Amino acid sequence: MTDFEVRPLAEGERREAFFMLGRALHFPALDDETWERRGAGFPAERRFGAFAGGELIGLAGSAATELAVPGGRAVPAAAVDGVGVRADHTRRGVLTALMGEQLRDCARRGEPLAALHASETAIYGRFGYGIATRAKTLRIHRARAAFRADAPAGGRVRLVPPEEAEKVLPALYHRIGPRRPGMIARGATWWRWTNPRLREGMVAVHTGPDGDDGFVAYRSENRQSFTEPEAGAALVVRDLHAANMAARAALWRFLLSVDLVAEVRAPNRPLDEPVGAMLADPRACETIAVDDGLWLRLVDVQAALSARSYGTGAPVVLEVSDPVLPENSGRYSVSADAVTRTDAPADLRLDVDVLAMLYLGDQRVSGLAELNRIHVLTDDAPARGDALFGSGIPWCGTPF
Ligand SMILES: CC(=O)SCCNC(=O)CCNC(=O)[C@H](O)C(C)(C)COP(=O)(O)OP(=O)(O)OC[C@H]1O[C@@H](n2cnc3c(N)ncnc32)[C@H](O)[C@@H]1OP(=O)(O)O
Repeated sequence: MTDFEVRPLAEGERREAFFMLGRALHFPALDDETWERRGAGFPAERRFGAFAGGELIGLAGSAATELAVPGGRAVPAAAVDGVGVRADHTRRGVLTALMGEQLRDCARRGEPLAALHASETAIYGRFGYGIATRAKTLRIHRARAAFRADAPAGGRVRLVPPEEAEKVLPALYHRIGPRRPGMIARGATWWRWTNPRLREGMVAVHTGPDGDDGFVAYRSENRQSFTEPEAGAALVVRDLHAANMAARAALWRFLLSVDLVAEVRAPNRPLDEPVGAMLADPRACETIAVDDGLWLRLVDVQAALSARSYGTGAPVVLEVSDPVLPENSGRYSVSADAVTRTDAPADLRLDVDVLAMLYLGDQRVSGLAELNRIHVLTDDAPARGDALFGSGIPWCGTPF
């Protein structure tokens, strides 16, 4: 029995919703000043609330974006955020109801994909989301981080004040990407939400032969103390995007040249970003974590599968199971030329969350088959699937 209703959030309920979410996510103290600064980045549009006895007890939002998929297309997608249930109403199906409503809303809007960053890995698999990109956290010891003589030099790096960063970065990000599978377009709401945070740190922009082509947003943590005056500062990279390797190298050179800094930490970097390889001592750059990045949901399996490109090779028939959106359940013939619904016998059987793990190329069919996440019905199908689905390493790089 449900004792709550789910409906779209009204404009006048935004502030109450923001504060409820803040408590669910353990944000530091939320006050009027925070709301003044950040409220504009928290629209009511596309947000569903769960209400019990007239009180807001749960929330799930999303924003329209586009997500780059293998082959280079940008596919309409819902960037899901602001999910929380009031602590005195958890484990009673509130999130389940919100997720169902939200996914049906995405389907109505014609968005074949939904994506999110998860607070915990146990939550979203049951709703059909799978880990589709991963990211690494780097820690670089500055005193040991001399660049190799043959590492790209790059052009000029300049620090820009927050007012200029707010103008320059949206256009620059748009120009640089989003091209790599997993990257998303950043709309005006995303920047409205992010700009106040730019003011808490610093932004540097790289200029190459064709103009601005890279940027880094970072903040510094001073770790000096009376007992450890030599501890220095740590620079923490928030956001670094570059159009080419020269710009990337120059931004890293800049970060590693800042005085009084003992280390640079960079969470959420692409798995293939070659920072260590640019250094004379690659061990000066440690990978201290590899985490899940984007969780992806194929809302419309036929449209999503048709939107990406495939490698060459013989077709494969997938039998997909989707209990939350049953209209997706069925068989799909996937080939380099087309994706079609089919009645042909299946080669591989898998759940829709596992399909999400393959979709951007992060996981291989054969690997997931060995883990029993994919049931193999035809012996050579994993190899055929690898040839079709394989692509470069995906990365999102946009927190939301
Ligand atoms: C995209 C983002 O915004 S990520 C942020 C997500 N929000 C948070 O982490 C804030 C703190 N947590 C919460 O607000 C809530 O606990 C939520 C949103 C994670 C879950 O909401 P609930 O209403 O409790 O979920 P609901 O009752 O629908 O649970 C559905 C199932 O998921 C399970 N589940 C839900 N949350 C968790 C969890 N954190 N860990 C493990 N299992 C969970 C439930 O046990 C239930 O399982 P069952 O179907 O086998 O019984």
